[in-house]
Amino acid sequence: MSEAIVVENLVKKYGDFEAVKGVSFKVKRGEIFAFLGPNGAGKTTTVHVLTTLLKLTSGKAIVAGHDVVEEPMEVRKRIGIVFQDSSLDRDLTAWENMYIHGRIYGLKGNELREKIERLLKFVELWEFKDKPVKTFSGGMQRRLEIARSLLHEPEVLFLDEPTIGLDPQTRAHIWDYIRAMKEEHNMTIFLTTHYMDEAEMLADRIAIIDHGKIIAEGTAEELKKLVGNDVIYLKLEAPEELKCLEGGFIRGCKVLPDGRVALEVENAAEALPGLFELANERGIRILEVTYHRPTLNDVFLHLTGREIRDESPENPMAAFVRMRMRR
Ligand SMILES: Nc1ncnc2c1ncn2[C@@H]1O[C@H](COP(=O)(O)OP(=O)(O)OP(=O)(O)O)[C@@H](O)[C@H]1O
Repeated sequence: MSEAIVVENLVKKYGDFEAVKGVSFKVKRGEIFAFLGPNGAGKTTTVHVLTTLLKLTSGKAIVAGHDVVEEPMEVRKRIGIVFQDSSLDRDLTAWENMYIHGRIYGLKGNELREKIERLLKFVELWEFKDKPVKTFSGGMQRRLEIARSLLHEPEVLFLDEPTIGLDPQTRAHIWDYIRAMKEEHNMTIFLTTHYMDEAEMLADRIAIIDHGKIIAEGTAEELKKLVGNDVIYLKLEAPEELKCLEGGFIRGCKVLPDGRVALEVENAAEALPGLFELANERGIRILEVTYHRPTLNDVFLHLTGREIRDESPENPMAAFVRMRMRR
């Protein structure tokens, strides 16, 4: 089977409240698939259903070839999970956390020791293996959780907000590990995030979720196409000569109140050389060029009329406060 996850019409209610309202999607083997949405959209609830921690209300979910309701143990053997909140034992060392997890999954002896060494080296924690987890930074803990989740070589790895509250440098490190897991082990990765850059940098495909529903799905490029074209802004010496710039690749143009000319093109980077050539031929002097490509934030805004972000990695304090409040 080429699909690692198949979800059909999944509904999850908490009492009368429908947190997930009939979502359907498929994730191919070896793919990184991101659930992108604001807080409270239903991302964690979906992960908990797919990892058999919560029972679905209706619908169907197959993970690694097994039904989450009918064969939860088969699913559990084949998946790894990194939760939003740490599930490490803070009083134990990194090595001990790994060892206990490995034993739970039936690993032992040299095989287990070798795996622990390889994985702790993979996340660059080998030199800290004998230190208690309570002395680790947030980023080190997240790296240890990733290493731990890989011990039993899962087919599908679930990462719930893998970089929430981490500084930009640590986030970039974690993105590298996630890419390496896909490339070196052809692992299927399902991640949730409310960071648009994270979805864009990592995911082969993205489902945007809002109020328990998937409102759009596709590659980052496909999603951005929903918003429209790239826009190039030009400051010309003589803006009235704008009409001279209506070349074949220009899909629309207008003069902005500040005098700049806004040109719509399919791909700004590709259009720029042609644009300079055209201006040169017509003797038009371009004083300044900037361009804007639609972002996933523009896509969310376009679809919902709201901004996705309530916090950014540049403002980790907001994330920290939210994590504390969840406890
Ligand atoms: N145990 C629960 N009982 C009642 N309502 C819940 C419960 N857990 C979550 N909810 C509600 O379900 C909705 C979806 O929550 P969920 O945690 O899945 O969202 P999310 O997209 O993962 O956001 P976050 O990243 O903040 O967790 C929210 O409105 C939340 O308040």
